[in-house]
Order: sequence, then C-alpha cells, then structure tokens
Amino acid sequence: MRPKLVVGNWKMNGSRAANATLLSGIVAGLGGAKAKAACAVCAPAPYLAQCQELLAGTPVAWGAQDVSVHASGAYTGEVAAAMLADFACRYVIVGHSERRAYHGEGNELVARKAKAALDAGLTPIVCVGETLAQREANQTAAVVGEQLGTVLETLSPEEVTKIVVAYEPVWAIGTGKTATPAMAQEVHAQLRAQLKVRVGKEAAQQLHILYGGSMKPDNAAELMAQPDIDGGLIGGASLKAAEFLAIINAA
Ligand SMILES: O=C[C@H](O)COP(=O)(O)O
Repeated sequence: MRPKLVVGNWKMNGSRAANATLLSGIVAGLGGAKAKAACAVCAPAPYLAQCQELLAGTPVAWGAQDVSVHASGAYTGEVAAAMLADFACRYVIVGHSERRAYHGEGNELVARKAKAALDAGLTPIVCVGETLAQREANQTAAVVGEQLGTVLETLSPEEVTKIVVAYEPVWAIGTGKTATPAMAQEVHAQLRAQLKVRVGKEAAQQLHILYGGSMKPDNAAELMAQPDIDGGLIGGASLKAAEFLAIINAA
C-alpha cells in the first residue's frame, strides 16, 4: 500500500515569527511518534533556510512552490532548482493553477520545470486541474489529461516514476468548495490509468496522486479513503498547526 503524503502549500503567507510558531507546533504535534503520513511544507523561497534550520532531523520535509527552468544566469527574480537543493528541499510544486492563471504558465513550461527539478534531485509535485467552466463543459478529463500528458511526453518513464501528481480542481481552491470523494476519485483513477500507460502497472501503483482544493480536517479522511487518493496538497489549512496535524492524522 502507498503511504499517504500530506503537503502544505503556504502560498505567499508567513513571516519568520509566524513560521517558527507553525513549524514548532507541527513538529511538537507529531511528537516523535511515527506519523500516520509522510508530510512536508512548501514555503516561500525566502523562508527555505528557516525551514532547513527548524525541520532538519524531524519527520517534516520541506520544499518550494516554483522553480526556474534555467540552471543559472541572467534570469532576474528566478530561483534555480540547484538553489532549492542547496537548502535541502525535497519537493517543489510545479504548475500550480495560480502560476498557470497569474503567470501564464502553460503545459510545456510546467513540464520543463518538472524536468529541471528532477535533474537537481528534487521531487516535482505536478499540479493539474480544471476550471469551473471546463468542468461544466464536460472538459475535465480532456484538460487534466493534456496537462499530465505533456509532462509524460517530456520526461522519460524512469523520471515519471519519481514525480508526485496533484489533482487540484481550480473551482475548489480556497473557495471552501470541495470535490466530492467520488468526483475526485474519478479523476485520480483517470490520472493513474494515464500514468500506467507510460510507466507500467506496478510503477503506476507506487506513484502518489494528491488531492488539493479545500481539504480540511473534516473532509480529509473521506477523501483520502478513496483508492487512488494518496494524500493532500493543503493550502489554507496548512497555515494552522492543529488543522495540518488533524489532516495528517486523518490519513
Ligand atoms: O496547493 C494548494 C491548493 O491550492 C489548495 O488550497 P486550499 O486548501 O486553500 O483550497
């Protein structure tokens, strides 16, 4: 059975003081006992050093929310994958819908970001998801299929076995609306079938497909009980230690 994975995406939130309180609360809440799920936080880039300082040696991994496709050079404002690795990041989110919507990131760029992350030894968390208009037009399967498909074409099958996929219906992000477990499971099963074509049945069974979109302590257990939902990518609820811990414990 795949162990569950719960990842917090802090988005553009936090401060040195607030992060210290949040991270010490999470670590204390895990209590040194074997957590029910693997967990990580994806922090804004300036706080990765703080994550490394406070989380090294704990069960909580850390990562970033975006990465450049370039290795180094004249790319003002960008952060290279090697720089994230320098701060011992394990994960980096690529293709979050907020990057797609506000920064015009398309499927090919997202795939190149996933490749850049893998080349630096990081695990990309590749986000896919449809807008409300796309769902209402019955385009969900086509949209997420194309989003994941471009990544699968860009990476070798061996590289694909090292990614994490996150299904995040855009209409459920930060809105309090959640996909029902059945709706989410339907898309997760489709994504796993697509992965299977690329990497084979056994490897596809090992891959993590996370659900994101208003996952909270009160709906996490039901969502994660679905056969193809292997954890969560948590926004708002990852900013409060008690809520984040409750979701980890619901796994
Ligand atoms: O990456 C996280 C998702 O965008 C979900 O955010 P949310 O839990 O605040 O809805």
